[in-house]
Amino acid sequence: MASSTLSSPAKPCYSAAKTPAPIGNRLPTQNPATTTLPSRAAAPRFAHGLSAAAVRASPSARRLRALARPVRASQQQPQPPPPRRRPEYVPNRIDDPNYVRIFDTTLRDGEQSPGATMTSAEKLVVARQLARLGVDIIEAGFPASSPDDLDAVRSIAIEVGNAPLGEDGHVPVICGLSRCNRKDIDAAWEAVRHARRPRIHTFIATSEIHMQHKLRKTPEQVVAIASEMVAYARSLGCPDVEFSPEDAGRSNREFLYHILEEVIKAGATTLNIPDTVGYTLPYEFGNLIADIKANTPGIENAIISTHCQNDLGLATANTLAGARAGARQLEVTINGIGERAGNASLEEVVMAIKCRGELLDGLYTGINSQHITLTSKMVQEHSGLHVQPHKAIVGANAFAHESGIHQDGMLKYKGTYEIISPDDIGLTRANEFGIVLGKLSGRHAVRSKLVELGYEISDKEFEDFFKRYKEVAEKKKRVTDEDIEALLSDEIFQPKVIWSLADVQATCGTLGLSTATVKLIGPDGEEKIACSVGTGPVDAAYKAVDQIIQIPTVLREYGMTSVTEGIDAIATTRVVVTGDVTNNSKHALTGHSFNRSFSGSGASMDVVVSSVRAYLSALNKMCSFAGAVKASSEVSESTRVQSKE
Ligand SMILES: CC(=O)SCCNC(=O)CCNC(=O)[C@H](O)C(C)(C)COP(=O)(O)OP(=O)(O)OC[C@H]1O[C@@H](n2cnc3c(N)ncnc32)[C@H](O)[C@@H]1OP(=O)(O)O
Ligand SMILES: CC(C)C(=O)C(=O)O
Ligand SMILES: [Mg+2]
Repeated sequence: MASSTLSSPAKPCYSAAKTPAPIGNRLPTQNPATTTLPSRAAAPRFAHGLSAAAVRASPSARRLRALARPVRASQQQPQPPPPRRRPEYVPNRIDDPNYVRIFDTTLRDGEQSPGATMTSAEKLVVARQLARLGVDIIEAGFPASSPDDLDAVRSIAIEVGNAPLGEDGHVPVICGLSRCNRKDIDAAWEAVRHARRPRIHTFIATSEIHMQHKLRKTPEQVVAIASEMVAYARSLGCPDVEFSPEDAGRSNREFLYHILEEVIKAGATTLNIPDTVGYTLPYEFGNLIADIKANTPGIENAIISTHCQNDLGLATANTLAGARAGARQLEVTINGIGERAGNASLEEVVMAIKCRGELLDGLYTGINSQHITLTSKMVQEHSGLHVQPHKAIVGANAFAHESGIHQDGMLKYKGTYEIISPDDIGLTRANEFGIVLGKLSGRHAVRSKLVELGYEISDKEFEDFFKRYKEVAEKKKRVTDEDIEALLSDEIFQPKVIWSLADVQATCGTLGLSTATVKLIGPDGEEKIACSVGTGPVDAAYKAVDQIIQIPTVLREYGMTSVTEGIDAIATTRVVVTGDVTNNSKHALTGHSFNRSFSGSGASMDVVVSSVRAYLSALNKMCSFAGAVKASSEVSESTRVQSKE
């Protein structure tokens, strides 16, 4: 087959830099909050009482949003370096010494994770996706383990093993696992032989502990079985046979050199070195691969492979150490699923090579990393094994930034806290900077969120808002856009404060009337407290407010919505009140006098607090209006008196 173009070349990641110069694939960027927006002095102010929607739709808000766009463009990722080609597939040889094959065993070792069994249809879907991802070899199952698995591997061999699904036209090798016995090898061959590039993978344990206690065989017997079975697999017509000395990590070195030499003679094309129980440390595993490379006769006629389990959490590190020491096939699984603590994860290994390839002797893979996110999600879905939020590369938090200092850094230059561009793994973030607002966010991030939502407020307003923001964020896990809008309306778009809420305490339940105590701060700065009973805690609180303010009021409308989901959602309340004749207005057309109504809104995670805020907001509007009416009638009265004189 002709060599094909890879879409995921080496060196795509953000490298460390002292200054934000164009390094790696990070471009220097600007801070939208400080560089492209109009100066704060020139920034438009919102008229009190305008609804948030009205403000957002205003020309100034639209202009701010438009201004934000070029900033985003300037933070876009630079073009990747020119693509490299995947070397033509020859089982026991790779023509480019820097190319490392990715052997995916999600459908075999991954499926050995407790509870991860997939149906044949699911395995086929995942296999297609692995082909799109660009893996070199798909280990599709263990055909002797059940007729179903044989069928699944056969379907994958027939379909995925013959169709160039990857963007570079590459068709993956389809592999089946077998013990070192004829029955297993026959089943594996029956399943994979339909593929354009079939491979049989056979294994037998070589550690003292396994040979003695599990196989109950002598080392000599194990060597004889291994070489006989490799030769048998080749004799079936399979040109590509992989051999694994199971538990190599705990096997005697000399014995390993010996058995590997024998299986090479018998026709093995790939020698996989499993750290079956995840026991080795990275330097040990690297030395193991280097020693095998240096001491196994005939090793130049085979590819050395790694297969690292994750019992000590070292699978990825061990795999990379193996690659550095000369392994040119790496066995991995999507999301690192696999027996017990799992296997080395494909996304970690591939992205480490992509990011740090130059420190790994210029290694590169044929993986199109832009399919990583989708593949990870698909495997989570079908295996039922969901990755933890902080899982490297594919965890929900892997590209999210919650603390203020990090968010500030991200806004100024993404390379400060990200070594990989999310685009590079096909991740589209709701927020371009990966900013998740929470209690650890600082002013830069919160202000930038306001700009993103179309709001530019004065420094004083922002400080008031930020205080409220922190109070809410203390109690909520995540502060959403809707929360921000609700807080903005509550904090910024309020009428002139005449009465403000200091405290409210309510009790309610089935045992009796609800009671509420309210403490307000009046126009003179004095605190006033009142208690009341009511049909519910809100009614009781409103009556307590009425006792303090003492202006005749009728509550016309009351509505509450929860703007976010969950028990810690913010509740927004909207009320409409009317007062007495002092609030009468004249209709502009008819001249008739009508009783004016005043609306108010409030937001809080506590429904009673939210309700009292809304009520006070409406009452403050009414008081301001009444004050204005009174002032204007006093002016006309004095004018009348003066003109009389
Ligand atoms: C490290 C790994 O990931 S190895 C792969 C693990 N995967 C699986 O086990 C796949 C699912 N397994 C199965 O479906 C079943 O175990 C089967 C079909 C493979 C075998 O089932 P059974 O024939 O009932 O045997 P069982 O699993 O109980 O025991 C394994 C036998 O294979 C032998 N055996 C184990 N490994 C090997 C090997 N690599 N080569 C030859 N024989 C082996 C054991 O010594 C034992 O033999 P014994 O019966 O003479 O004592
Ligand atoms: C079958 C072998 C390669 C294996 O999965 C292991 O040793 O972990
Ligand atoms: Mg394994």
